[in-house]
Amino acid sequence: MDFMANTLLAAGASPAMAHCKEEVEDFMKIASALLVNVGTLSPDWTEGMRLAAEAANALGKPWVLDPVGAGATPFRTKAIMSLVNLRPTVIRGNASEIMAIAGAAGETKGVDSTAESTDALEHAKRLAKDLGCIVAVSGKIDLVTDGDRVLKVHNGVSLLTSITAAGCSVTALIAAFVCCAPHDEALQATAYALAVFGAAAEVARGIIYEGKKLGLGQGPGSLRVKLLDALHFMSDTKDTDDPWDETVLSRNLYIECE
Ligand SMILES: Nc1ncnc2c1ncn2[C@@H]1O[C@H](COP(=O)(O)OP(=O)(O)O)[C@@H](O)[C@H]1O
Ligand SMILES: Cc1ncsc1CCOP(=O)(O)O
Ligand SMILES: [Mg+2]
Repeated sequence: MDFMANTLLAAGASPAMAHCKEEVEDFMKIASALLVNVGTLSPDWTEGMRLAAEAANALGKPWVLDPVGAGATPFRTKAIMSLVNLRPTVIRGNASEIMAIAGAAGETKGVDSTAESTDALEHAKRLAKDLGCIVAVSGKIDLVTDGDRVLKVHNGVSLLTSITAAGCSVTALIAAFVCCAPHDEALQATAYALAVFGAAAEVARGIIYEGKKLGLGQGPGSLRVKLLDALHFMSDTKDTDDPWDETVLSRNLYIECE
């Protein structure tokens, strides 16, 4: 939750974390979008998530589901499937999670993926078509589909898999991007969120690498911090004298249409 909220703040959004079933509907009245992340699930939170999703639907506001750990336990999978049936605007998961939601039996080791994003593409397309939503499968290459079109996002660094909540945070960013985009451009907004997050990670890793050359060897902990810095400077480009601007803005967003 900490890293998700900080990612959103760094990108210029205004997060509010809430799970309590007594207040989620009121929060939805003031929110522009909803992110439902089932990370640390409990029966009470499950009820709060359902009420929040129903409120978003009733208000016509976009909502995004992160099916953390789908397939890991029957309790979790059942809770996730009830949320899926409420028809999120976007579902973003890793390959194992998307395959579990699509009913494709696979090995699971919890919240991390045991498969490549490309293994889940056909499942993601079918899921998107059946639900009428956008499905994003993250991994080395992120795949985003509405069932017909497929966008492939090539940004990102493998060190992201060594920090917890990287996936959660990119899903949060998707919610922020989707609510700023026209209703029929959720596919593109999702791909852009993944590309921007990946590009920020590339910048962060570059800075860590420079530090290493100077004898300041750094790993995942530094990536987490520098990633927030990179996102912040990417969103605040007004100060053109800032040396970060050049570094950050020199990153390309690699989005390929299939
Ligand atoms: N091997 C990789 N190379 C580059 N980027 C990656 C790699 N694996 C994951 N990512 C990026 O890390 C972020 C989190 O994705 P992922 O690890 O699939 O999610 P989760 O944390 O939910 O399992 C995404 O932005 C994704 O593009
Ligand atoms: C480790 C862990 N356990 C329950 S939720 C969670 C975080 C998962 O985050 P991500 O899917 O972004 O790695
Ligand atoms: Mg995840």
